Amino acid sequence: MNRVVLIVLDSLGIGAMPDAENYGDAGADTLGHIAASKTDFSIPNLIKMGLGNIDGVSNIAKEENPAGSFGRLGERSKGKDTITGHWEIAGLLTEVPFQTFPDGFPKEFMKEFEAAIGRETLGNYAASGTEIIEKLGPEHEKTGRPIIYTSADSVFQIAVNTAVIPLEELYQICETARKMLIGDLQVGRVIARPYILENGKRIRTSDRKDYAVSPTGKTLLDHVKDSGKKVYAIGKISDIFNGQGVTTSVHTDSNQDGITKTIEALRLDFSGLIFTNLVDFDSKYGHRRDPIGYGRCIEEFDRRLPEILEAMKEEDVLILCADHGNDPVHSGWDHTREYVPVLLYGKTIKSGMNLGTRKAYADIGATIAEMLSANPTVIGESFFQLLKKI
Ligand SMILES: O=P(O)(O)O[C@H]1O[C@H](CO)[C@@H](O)[C@H]1O
Ligand SMILES: [Mn+2]
Ligand SMILES: [Mn+2]
Repeated sequence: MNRVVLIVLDSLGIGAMPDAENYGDAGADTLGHIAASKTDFSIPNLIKMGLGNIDGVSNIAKEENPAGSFGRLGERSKGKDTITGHWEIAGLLTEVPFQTFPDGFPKEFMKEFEAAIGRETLGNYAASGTEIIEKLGPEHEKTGRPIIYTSADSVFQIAVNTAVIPLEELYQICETARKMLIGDLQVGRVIARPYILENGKRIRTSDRKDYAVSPTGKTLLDHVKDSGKKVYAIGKISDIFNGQGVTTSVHTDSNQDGITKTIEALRLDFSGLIFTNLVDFDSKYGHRRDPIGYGRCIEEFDRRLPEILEAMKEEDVLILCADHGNDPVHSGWDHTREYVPVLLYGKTIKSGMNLGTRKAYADIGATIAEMLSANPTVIGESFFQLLKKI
């Protein structure tokens, strides 16, 4: 097989995992609760692929003859953040969860950090990104002190108004933080969160940038690259893998842009992996606890699915999945520990195959490695044989 296009619908979980209670997430069901909240929810193309036929999926119609093959995947890693989810999809297990700082970062560290960047800071607690910039924005804009916040994820986030601190300086501040947050303070990601002030409202821009740690071992991306093929990363993917194993990286500013750039990549002629992350589901709706907006965002994706299928070449295989849940009706504003869906479509693989419930997100990476004849991933069991046409 020549090429796989893997699209991560960021945070589109399909129901709580058996251990969800340990994460405070019992009863979570991102897709099921969205479908129940949005009475006119309409996703005919995803239904045609077999989304409603997946084990445990609720409130989505079943298709008699699904065009795709489908399954449900549990997460073997300990965690529910984007990095852990994506690394596992790419065949890497995270056994020790990334360190979180629910009460903020230690005072001594903050002092050293402030000295290093030559500015005092504000915040340093767990918060919703859109709320904290409204709350601390006025003081930040008056004093030039960057806003620091974290969440239930392992993140050190730095929000600034780019009219006060230029984007380039924000990125430098993030690089300083990334270098300093090591050892006991190692976070999964430092994230630049630039915003602008427009008509009295603070709006985050698409110049967000994630500074992740490098993967702890080789991933699917390395194996595909090492086999001489292309790894075409779209959206946050390159940041999530800290560029490791990526041969081309394309920035996006929205889901729509991510879909357009995926279609553009499909039209090019090359072998390898197109790996796209669509983050709006998570950042614009899941964390904002907006089930109707989330539902609309899935509908927008659904409307463009035929365009993606049309752009695929004869031998291309499309795989849709997610990296964790983010149930917009669950308490709080963070991710939820959930199963994720996998949908596969292509002329060279079987349709209508129910892969059942599988133990690891990593089965996706293992399958893709086999499809592309690359070296096998560290963990994960390939289900390619089940999909092979006789
Ligand atoms: O509330 P906002 O700023 O969107 O932040 C969310 O996005 C972060 C990274 O994806 C998560 O850790 C969560 O804090
Ligand atoms: Mn995510
Ligand atoms: Mn998130």
